[in-house]
Amino acid sequence: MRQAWRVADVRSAEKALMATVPDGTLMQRAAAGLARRCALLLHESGGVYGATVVLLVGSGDNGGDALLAGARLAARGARVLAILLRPEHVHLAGLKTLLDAGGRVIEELPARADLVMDGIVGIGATGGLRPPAAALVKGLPELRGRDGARAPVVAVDVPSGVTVDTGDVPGDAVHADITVTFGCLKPAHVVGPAAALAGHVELVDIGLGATLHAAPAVRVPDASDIAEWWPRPSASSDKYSRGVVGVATGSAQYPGAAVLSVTGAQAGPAGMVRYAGSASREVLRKHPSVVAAERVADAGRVQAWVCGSGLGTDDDARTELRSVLATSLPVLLDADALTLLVGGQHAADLRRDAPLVITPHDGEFKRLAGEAPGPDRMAAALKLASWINAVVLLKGDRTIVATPAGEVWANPTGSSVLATAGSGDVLAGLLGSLLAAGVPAEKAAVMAAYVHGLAGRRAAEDGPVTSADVAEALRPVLADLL
Ligand SMILES: NC(=O)C1=CN([C@@H]2O[C@H](COP(=O)(O)OP(=O)(O)OC[C@H]3O[C@@H](n4cnc5c(N)ncnc54)[C@H](OP(=O)(O)O)[C@@H]3O)[C@@H](O)[C@H]2O)[C@@H](O)CC1
Ligand SMILES: Nc1ncnc2c1ncn2[C@@H]1O[C@H](COP(=O)(O)OP(=O)(O)O)[C@@H](O)[C@H]1O
Repeated sequence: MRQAWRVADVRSAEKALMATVPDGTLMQRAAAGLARRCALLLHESGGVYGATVVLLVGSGDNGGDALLAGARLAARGARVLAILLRPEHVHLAGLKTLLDAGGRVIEELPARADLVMDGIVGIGATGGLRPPAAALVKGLPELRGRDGARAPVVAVDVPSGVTVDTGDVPGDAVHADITVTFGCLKPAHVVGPAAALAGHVELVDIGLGATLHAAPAVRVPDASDIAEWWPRPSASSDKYSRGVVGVATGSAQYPGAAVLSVTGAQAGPAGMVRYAGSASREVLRKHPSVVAAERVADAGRVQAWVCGSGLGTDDDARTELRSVLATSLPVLLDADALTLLVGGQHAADLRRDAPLVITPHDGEFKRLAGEAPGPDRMAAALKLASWINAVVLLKGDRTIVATPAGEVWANPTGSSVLATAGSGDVLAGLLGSLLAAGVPAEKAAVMAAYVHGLAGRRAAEDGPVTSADVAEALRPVLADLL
């Protein structure tokens, strides 16, 4: 599991650490790690000696890091050229070190470069990039190196132009190949559109762990977490003890939603899937092991319900939703169930003690919360989670899971191939199966998003992806993971 901290917490930890080490120590540690990573990258295109390295240098310590790292590369024979965005505010010690090592200051992007270091702005950034910086950044994709390839961009701490605490990207921003960050990850490395701009993120240890005691702003699961948390049957398990998931999805009009959500549920750890709804024929044709009924009330015992995808919004659908919410079981609501909630008729039902998970996309979120998630998706998801006392899985490229207790997770496995009709139904089924198997709601949401994302990637290996392909890919992905 990785974790990311907010700027204010990073600042306090940095301050506490600085009080224990000589002046400049942290910047030197940062610069050493940064230079090391840049040197490795330069080796791919012919080595450090003779390489042209361009530094984009802003007015804070982020620019200072770039200057100090540039000096180390200059000392190893690189031709290091620094563009100072505000020469009157440059990090003076850093500039002197660079010049002493043989680096030079230039006014605009050169004709060729083998590596660009983005030290325009780091965790001290406010607002979008200012026009001079934005203009520079626009020219980066054109830069070619000695091997004719596009010059790789290494961002110092964060790609400039992103909002560090939220992962929002309000305007022009650097698109990095690698981001070398210091001490700990920040939210922009793992959530929102900023995460995609950070490229491969590498963490340089500067000793911050000793003073960083605040709770992380966001956690990111990895494969070993999912494998550790995934329920496995034991020798004494039977189909009931593994959990029975009830799936109340689909309708005569949308039978496919039922098939997709049941396929998602079948891939999960529960021992049995019960289907309640009017698409039993289609469900049973695909999954003979499913036990089907017309209504939730007649479905028999289950340990968790999935309700919503393709259910419709008529009176029958309303009845089914009410039946599901009236149980004392964990419930996952998606799609039409969320639309039905918005009318307010079910607000009272929502005050339930048993766990509730909702899985809105942005449109559903807006209808539920009364406003779009906006630029701070973590804060938006947290607010809704606390308001309705549910785990909120806010879908997107970096799907977010937020809990009423104030914890946030970001899913790292998303893939835009998942943006295909019905893939959310598959996710809902899988998540429901985890709930039925007794996994706590927060973990179930994190695990389902992770595996669903991997399934999208796996399916894409064979060409264009439909949601049925995502559902089919769940089992091979789990076979690799577990
Ligand atoms: N944390 C740690 O442990 C360590 C941190 N370290 C490093 O320090 C970095 C933080 O340095 P920092 O505090 O000096 O802030 P930083 O981001 O360089 O610049 C802020 C200045 O930029 C400007 N500016 C603001 N917004 C802007 C915009 N949108 N577009 C353009 N310009 C903008 C504004 O200055 P102005 O131009 O207004 O005078 C503002 O004052 C951190 O990211 C890491 O690299 C490591 O060295 C060691 C350990
Ligand atoms: N651009 C994107 N990048 C990555 N994942 C995406 C993107 N757009 C959507 N997704 C994912 O695709 C799925 C779509 O779900 P949803 O919108 O409910 O579709 P449907 O209702 O058709 O099943 C979600 O898991 C979401 O996180």
